[in-house]
Amino acid sequence: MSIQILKFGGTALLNQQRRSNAISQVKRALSMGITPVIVVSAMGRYGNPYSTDSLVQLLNQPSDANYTLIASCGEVISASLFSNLLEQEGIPSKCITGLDSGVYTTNSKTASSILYVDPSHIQYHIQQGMIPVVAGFQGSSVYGEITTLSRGGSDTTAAALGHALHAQEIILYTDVPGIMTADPDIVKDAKIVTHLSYEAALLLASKGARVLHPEAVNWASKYQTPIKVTSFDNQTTDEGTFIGTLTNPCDKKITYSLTSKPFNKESSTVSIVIDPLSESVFFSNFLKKVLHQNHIYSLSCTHGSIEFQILTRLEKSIVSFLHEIIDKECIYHSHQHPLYI
Ligand SMILES: Nc1ncnc2c1ncn2[C@@H]1O[C@H](COP(=O)(O)OP(=O)(O)O)[C@@H](O)[C@H]1O
Ligand SMILES: N[C@@H](CC(=O)OP(=O)(O)O)C(=O)O
Repeated sequence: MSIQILKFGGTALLNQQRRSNAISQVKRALSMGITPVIVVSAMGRYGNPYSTDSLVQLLNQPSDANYTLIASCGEVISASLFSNLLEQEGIPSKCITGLDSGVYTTNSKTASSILYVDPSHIQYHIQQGMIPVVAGFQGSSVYGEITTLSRGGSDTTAAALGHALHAQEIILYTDVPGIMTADPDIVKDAKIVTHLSYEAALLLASKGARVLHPEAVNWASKYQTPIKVTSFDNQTTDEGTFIGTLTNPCDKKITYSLTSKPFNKESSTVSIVIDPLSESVFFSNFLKKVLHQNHIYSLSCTHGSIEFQILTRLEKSIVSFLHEIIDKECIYHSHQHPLYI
């Protein structure tokens, strides 16, 4: 049996049109003889009624227990609605919460970590001919209490289930075409990165790119399960970013992506992540030269990333500026060196 984990993020479930796109993606998998296991996030973002942020804002100075319970509700609503949509299309399905998904976590209430997954309950429903729709971002403590993962943790649920069910692939459906050379919210002409090694994806996610959770990369890399990050409206799964073991030399093209995250109250860390499996030494030396010519001096330069610490109010403009100069140099050199993207 060929299992694919299809994870739909909050952005991919934002409205009726997107939810119907998501149902089409499930049908596409079924038509290819794949057994899909669905993982859903809470629908939408702050302001949308059932999003995680909207739900937690209902409480005033909540205790950990109250925060966890309300934070878990968005995914439960989503799982039940998604399962109902499948049933309306004549696709038998079973919605599953963190209490019965077999996802066991630590008990740190607001940001638990997955310890292990017992896939037997999900497997039982698959054997009964049901499509499991699992509420992401949650699990159960060993005492049987509901727990929630760190924010963005539905990616981790998807990857941990992928690992436990020996899935052939984990597909993360979101509102961008894939992992880009920078957050497209900041850099409008950011380009798609077609291939990334687990190492680079982990670096990028840990250094702030919210499109992917670092823990998800860790789970996927345990059995080398490939991850695809793609848009909810892509027609085929060929589009998007492939994260996995790079075997084809063409996949090892020089790959970079810019990201940033808060360092303290006033400052942020901006990172240029360069895939350590591509021609990274050559590229980072070249980048350092270009940055130097532009009077930009890095804070630290480690294997796979160059970092700067800057005032938070300058974050977006610095990311845009760095992207512009790196992109310009890459385009210029791509005519001379086939490894440039
Ligand atoms: N390098 C990047 N490539 C693509 N998207 C990025 C990147 N860095 C940050 N993002 C942001 O991540 C968002 C998708 O992640 P998220 O909001 O968690 O979506 P979802 O709800 O689908 O999980 C995009 O809308 C984009 O603004
Ligand atoms: N709903 C949770 C979990 C999650 O992963 O959401 P999303 O897939 O939309 O980033 C959050 O907002 O943190």
